[in-house]
Amino acid sequence: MAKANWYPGHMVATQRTIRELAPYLTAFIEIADARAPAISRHTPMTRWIGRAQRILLLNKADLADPAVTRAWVAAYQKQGIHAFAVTAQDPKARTQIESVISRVLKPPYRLAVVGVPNVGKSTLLNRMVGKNRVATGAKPGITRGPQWIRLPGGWEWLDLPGVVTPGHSHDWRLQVLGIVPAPAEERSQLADRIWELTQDHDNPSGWLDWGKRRGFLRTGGVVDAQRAADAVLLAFQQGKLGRFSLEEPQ
Ligand SMILES: Nc1nc2c(ncn2[C@@H]2O[C@H](COP(=O)(O)OP(=O)(O)OP(=O)(O)O)[C@@H](O)[C@H]2O)c(=O)[nH]1
Repeated sequence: MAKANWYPGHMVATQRTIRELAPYLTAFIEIADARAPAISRHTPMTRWIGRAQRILLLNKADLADPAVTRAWVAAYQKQGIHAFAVTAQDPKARTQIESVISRVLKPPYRLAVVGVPNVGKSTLLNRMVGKNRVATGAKPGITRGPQWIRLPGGWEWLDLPGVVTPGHSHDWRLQVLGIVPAPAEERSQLADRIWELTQDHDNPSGWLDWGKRRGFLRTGGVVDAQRAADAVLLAFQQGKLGRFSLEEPQ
């Protein structure tokens, strides 16, 4: 995705782009993280999209609790939002998404992918365009420069910059999901939360032993808490600790 910026000027520019694009587009394809589908949406952006058509894709469904994701999809559908759970990393996602789009919308399909950083916009675009033309990465804001991608059959995809809701940027869930950077001094606390959620309520610091067993040690055989905490965060982000949702519909 195009590089995410954090300053207000960028927000204004994105807002202007979205408003200018809206009449030309068939729909916005809004991507959220299935593990936290409300907080990972960009609230101002949902307003900028306004009355333009939108399809909300809850991506990384492979990492979320399937029952909770079903509840989210049902809750959004009930609000009249076309919401679907997807796993952009799965090769079958392309057929699934094309079928969803053609069920909801009429051609021509001029679509812009929008969403906060790291929710899988580039992965999804790559899946849809069939070639690795958009750089992806685990760090928020990895790619630069918006671009149109035109495909046979009248499909046009636009890659827009990642944006984030500044008001939520300290939310631990966004940090755990890699949507905003986790400050170094808070990573042990985040590891505690992850451990409590995924492994052991009675011993939230159990990740220190886990890290020790994995060889994250300092001189003298003491566990390197910083490296162990980083490893826990990464393991959670990659689904290695299991499938968990961080938010449930009200
Ligand atoms: N498990 C899983 N991982 C995914 C999925 N989609 C994307 N990812 C991973 O999530 C990370 C971020 O994906 P990107 O496609 O770079 O996300 P983005 O929204 O374009 O990110 P920005 O460039 O920061 O805006 C990468 O490590 C992807 O491999 C998915 O459906 N499942």
